[in-house]
Amino acid sequence: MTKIPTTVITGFLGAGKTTLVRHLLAHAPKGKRIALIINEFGDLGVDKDILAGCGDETCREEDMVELSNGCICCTVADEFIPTMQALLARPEKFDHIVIETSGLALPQPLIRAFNWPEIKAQVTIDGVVTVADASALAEGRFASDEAAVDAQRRQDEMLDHETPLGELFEDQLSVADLVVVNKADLVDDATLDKVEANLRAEMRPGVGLIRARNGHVDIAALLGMGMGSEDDIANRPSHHELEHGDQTHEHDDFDSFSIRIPSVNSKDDLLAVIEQTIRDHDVLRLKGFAAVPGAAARLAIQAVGPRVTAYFDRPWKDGEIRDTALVVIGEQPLDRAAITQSLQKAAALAA
Ligand SMILES: Nc1nc2c(ncn2[C@@H]2O[C@H](COP(=O)(O)OP(=O)(O)OP(=O)(O)O)[C@@H](O)[C@H]2O)c(=O)[nH]1
Repeated sequence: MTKIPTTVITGFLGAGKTTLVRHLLAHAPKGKRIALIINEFGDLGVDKDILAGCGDETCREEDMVELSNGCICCTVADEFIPTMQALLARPEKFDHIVIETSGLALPQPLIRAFNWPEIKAQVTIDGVVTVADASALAEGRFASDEAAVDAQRRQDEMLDHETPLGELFEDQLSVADLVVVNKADLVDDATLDKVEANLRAEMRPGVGLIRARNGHVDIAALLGMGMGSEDDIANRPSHHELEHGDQTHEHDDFDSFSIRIPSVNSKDDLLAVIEQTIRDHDVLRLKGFAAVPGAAARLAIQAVGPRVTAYFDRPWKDGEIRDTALVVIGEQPLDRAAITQSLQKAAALAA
């Protein structure tokens, strides 16, 4: 029996995984049927909503499965394996499976799961693609706080071994069969060279590295790698597993929650409030959708660190509840009450 190739896409919060998946689905050969497993935070389903809205024939909405507990590595037995079994049991056959992990997921347990007898005979990992955010790395966002105030040291220690962020990112890099250095448009060439040199120090020898803007990577490089990565897991060590053992994947270092704002004052107010909240509370990632007064379309909001962007992604549907819902992700301790209070400042004064 030919095994179904599976591409695992990992990479830190906001690096551009969903953007890359979007590109992959849009450019996959016509007639190929792709199943997509999306692992994200909370029940808002932001990534699935963005991808489902694209209407690509290669991946229909019914072929997308969402695992919303934020950490696919913690729920291999309870969620991932049953999800795979259900996909494999469907009467329609898939040509390829794509898994987008959440930005905080450790990829190693997921890769190891491909050796579980429940699925091993039917699927294999085609390749692990790790998306890196060139601008976040250049800004030293994986370095320690101490390094953050020291520009020179920040350049040299983009991947600090001692921070939870640094460790997690190194785990994501060490499993890669291909590293995509995304957001190349946000940094100059000299900085990009520096970022790449730092990344290569953490990658396994021989692994390819591609620069990209908005996840635009040649589809031939993404699909058909034929790596069988699950057979090579011993060569892809995990800091987290080595230090904390196989059994604990609680990700105590990070927290996430969702908030709803019934009605916002204006788009500008909302974005200003979000930006200020992120700065005041060191929020790592914030995303969601907003209803702004006078707009017939939904406002998609994306914030990666202090960089906040927003665009109207589609008209509101008839009967759809028009409100503002955001997912907030950050390092522990995340002061949920204070962050909620701060974001609620965007609520309409009359509300
Ligand atoms: N300037 C620039 N922005 C980008 C690029 N790629 C992605 N983005 C933006 O970065 C933000 C995050 O992109 P996503 O694709 O959602 O990132 P992600 O890795 O899926 O995020 P999580 O799933 O939340 O971890 C969005 O606003 C994207 O439009 C790029 O190459 N250049």
